[in-house]
Amino acid sequence: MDTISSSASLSTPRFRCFDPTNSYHAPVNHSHRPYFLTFSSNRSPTSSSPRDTPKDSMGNSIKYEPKIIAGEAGYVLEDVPHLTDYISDLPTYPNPLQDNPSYSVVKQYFVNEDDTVAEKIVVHKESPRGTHFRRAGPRQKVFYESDEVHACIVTCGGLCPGLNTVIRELVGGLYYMYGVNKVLGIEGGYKGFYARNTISLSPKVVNDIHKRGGTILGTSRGGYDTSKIVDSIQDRGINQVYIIGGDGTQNGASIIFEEIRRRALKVSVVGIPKTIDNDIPVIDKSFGFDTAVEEAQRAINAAHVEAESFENGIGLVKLMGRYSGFIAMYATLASRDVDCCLIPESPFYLEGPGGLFEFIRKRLKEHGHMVIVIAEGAGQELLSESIRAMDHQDASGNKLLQDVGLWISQKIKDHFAKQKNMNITLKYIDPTYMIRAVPSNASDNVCCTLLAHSAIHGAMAGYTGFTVGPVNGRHAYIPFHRVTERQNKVVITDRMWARLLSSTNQPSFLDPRDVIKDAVADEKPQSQLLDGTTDDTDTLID
Ligand SMILES: Nc1ncnc2c1ncn2[C@@H]1O[C@H](COP(=O)(O)OP(=O)(O)OP(=O)(O)O)[C@@H](O)[C@H]1O
Ligand SMILES: O=P(O)(O)OC[C@H]1O[C@](O)(CO)[C@@H](O)[C@@H]1O
Ligand SMILES: [Mg+2]
Repeated sequence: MDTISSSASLSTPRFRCFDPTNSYHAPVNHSHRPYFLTFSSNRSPTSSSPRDTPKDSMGNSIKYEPKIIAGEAGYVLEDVPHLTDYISDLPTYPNPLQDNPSYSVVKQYFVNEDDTVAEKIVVHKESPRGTHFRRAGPRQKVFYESDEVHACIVTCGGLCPGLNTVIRELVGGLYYMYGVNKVLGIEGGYKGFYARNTISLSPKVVNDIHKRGGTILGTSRGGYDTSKIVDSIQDRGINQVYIIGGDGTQNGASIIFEEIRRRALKVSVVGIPKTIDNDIPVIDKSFGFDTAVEEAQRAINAAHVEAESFENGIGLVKLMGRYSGFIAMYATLASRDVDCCLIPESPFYLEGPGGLFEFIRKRLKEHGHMVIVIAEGAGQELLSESIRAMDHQDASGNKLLQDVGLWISQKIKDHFAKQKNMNITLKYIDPTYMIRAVPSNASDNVCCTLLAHSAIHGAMAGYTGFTVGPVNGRHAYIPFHRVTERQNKVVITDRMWARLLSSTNQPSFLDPRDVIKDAVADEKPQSQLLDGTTDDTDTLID
C-alpha cells in the first residue's frame, strides 16, 4: 500500500490497495499515514457560511489534497479519510453482522478489501480508466463496539421527500445491524447543535415517520458555527455524526470533519446527500428526486386540463431547480403533455424570430393549447434585465431568485394582449412547496434505506469525512470535496436534452455553433460534446 499525491504520475501500476477494516492481521501501525489537508493564510474567525473557499474554525482556508492510491492496470482510487489516518493503535472488533440471523443467508457478508466503484463507466480504447471510489458496505472488522457508539443525526437545508425515511433507516440500521441504541436527533439543522434541544431516537420513536413529509428533526439555513458545533459534539460524547443535506450542508460537514481531525477525536463524520434538484455531482442521484418528478406530474396534468379546456389555453407550471433543471427536464420527458421546457442551463429569449413568443403562437395555432414547464432558475438573466436586479441572499448565502413563473406569465399575457388576432387564457400553477413537502415514493424509500445502511457501514468501519451515494449504480464512499467542488447541471449538449427537444419539438433557442464555441472556450473537448459522454454529464442514466 502506498499513497501518492494527485500531482504524482498515476500511470505506473505499482501498488495494491489496502483497506484497514478488512485486514486479517494484527493491528497495523498507521502512524505513517499522511494528513491530506494544508492550511493557508490566517483570517479572522467567521461564523457565517461563505460559499467561497471552505475555512476551518480559525478562519484559515482549507485546501484539500486528495488521498490517491494507485494500483495495477491503471487503477486509481480516490480514497476517503479513516480514523487511523490521525489516531494510531485503534482496536478493532469483529463485525456483529456476522452473527445477525437476517444476514446469515448472505453469501458474502463483507465487501472485498479492494472493491472499488468506477467513476467513469464509459471508456475508450486508449483513454485512462479514470478514478475509483471505495465501495460502500460492511467490513469484516469494525472500529466501534456497539455500546460505545453514540450517534447523532441532523437534517439541514431545504425540505426533500425522504428525509424522515433516512432518519428512520439510520436509527433502525444502527440498532438492528450493529446493536447501537444511543442515537440523538439534533433539532433545527446545524444551529441545533448549540441552540436547540435534542431528541432521543429509538426504532419505536421513528417507526411511522417515513409516512410523513418534512423532517421530524426540523431543519434550517444559516447558523453554521464550526467551533460551537464541534464543541457540542465533543461535550455530548457523540462519536458518529450523520449529516443529511445538500451541497451547502456537505460543505459544512467537510469543515466539521477537518476540525474533528484537528482535535484528533475518534468521531466519524458522514454526509448523506439530499438533493431534490439533483445538483450534487458524482452521484447518480439521491432520494427525493423521483418523488419530485412523480409529484410534478399532477401539476402538469392539471395545467394540461386547464389549457385544453380554453381556446388558446396555456398552462404554465413552475418547478424547483435553482441552478439545475433536472426536475423540469425529467418531469417533461415523463409527462408527454409538455410543449416547452425552460431550464437554467439553456438560455432563451422572448421576442423576435426563433423566440418564445413566436413558438407559442405557432403551437397554439397547431394544437389550440399548450403546456410550458419552467424551472425556477430559468431565465434569471432576462428577469434582472427587466426588473431592477436585487442581490438578496438567504441565511445560508444562497442567492434569492425572482419568481420567474409570475414574471413570464405576465410577459406572455402582455405580449398577446397587444396582438389583435389571438386571445389567450393563461393559468399559472406553482406546486413547488407542495412537491417538496410530500413523503417519499416507493423507489425513493428504498434509495433512503440503501443510503442509510451504506453510511452506517462506513462509519462503523472507521471511515470518516465522506459522503455516501450511488456511482454508476453501486454505492461508494466519496470524499467531501468531490461533491462540493462543483454543481451538477443538465448538459445541453448531451443526448438527454436532445431527447427532450425532440419530444416537445420546441426550439433550442440556441445556435449550435455558439454552444460548441462556448464549450470549447470552457476547455471541453468537442468530441465529448457530440457523443454524449462528457465527464460532467452526471445524467441519471443516459
Ligand atoms: N460553504 C459553507 N460552509 C459551511 N457551512 C455551510 C456552507 N454553505 C452552507 N452551509 C450551511 O449548511 C446548511 C445548509 O446549507 P443550505 O441552506 O445552502 O442548504 P443545502 O444543504 O445546500 O440544501 P438545499 O439543497 O436545500 O439548498 C446551513 O446551515 C448553512 O449555514
Ligand atoms: O424556500 P427555500 O427553503 O429557500 O427552498 C427553495 C430552494 O430549495 C431547493 O428546492 C433546494 O432544496 C431549491 O430548488 C429551491 O430554490
Ligand atoms: Mg444548496
